[in-house]
Amino acid sequence: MRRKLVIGNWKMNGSLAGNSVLLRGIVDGHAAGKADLAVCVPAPYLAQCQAELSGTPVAWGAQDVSAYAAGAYTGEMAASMLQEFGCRYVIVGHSERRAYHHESNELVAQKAHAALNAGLTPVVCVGETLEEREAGRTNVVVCAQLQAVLDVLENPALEKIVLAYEPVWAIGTGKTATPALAQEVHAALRKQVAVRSADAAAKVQILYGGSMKPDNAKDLMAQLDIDGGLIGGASLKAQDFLGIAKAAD
Ligand SMILES: O=C(CO)COP(=O)(O)O
Repeated sequence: MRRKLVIGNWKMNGSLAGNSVLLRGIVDGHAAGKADLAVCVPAPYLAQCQAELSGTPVAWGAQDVSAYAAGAYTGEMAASMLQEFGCRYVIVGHSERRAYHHESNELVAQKAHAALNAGLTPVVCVGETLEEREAGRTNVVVCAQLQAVLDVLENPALEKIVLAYEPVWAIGTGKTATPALAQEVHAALRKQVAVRSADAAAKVQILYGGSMKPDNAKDLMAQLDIDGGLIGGASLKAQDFLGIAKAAD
């Protein structure tokens, strides 16, 4: 049985003072349940997370990582650096990075590979735009995004990734995918992993992301192949974030 996982993606939000209040709220309100919790924060706040979350049940991570191990890559962060700050997770291939930083499927796959090499769990995001959905290309798009990752990972490593289906049209828009619609894509992704390894397919957690809130989380997470959430806006309020985690119970 896969455990549920709820990860907050803070995106480019936060301040030292505000983070402290939010992290304290999450830790204090956290109740052991069916969901594991993590926050993926802007890189300058990783040391703060390490200081404030060490020894708590809440894990932390980053929102991007370099595909390279070290060297002349100004502005990049190596997976080994994230590891030094206690990160468990790193998001790769978020649609905002694919759109604004022109990240290709192949680069995202290399980033996932670099993360795994350093002992981090990459949270690999896939998702279609509204245009692609309306053109009936959802499965083609998300399967190509996933296939690039499958192509670079060996089987044992594959079991360690987390996938996140985030339809671009649902991100920050208040338009959530219906549970049935999300389930359909999650099932297709799991099936594609199964082509490579039935074992990995059974183990890999596939999160849903896109306007997930406390009031729609339960129905989404009740679906067979939805193993949790990647939460944007609602992860910035402890009550909402915890409410989503509680929906997993
Ligand atoms: O992009 C997301 C998480 O990575 C989802 O963002 P929202 O929850 O704000 O729609």
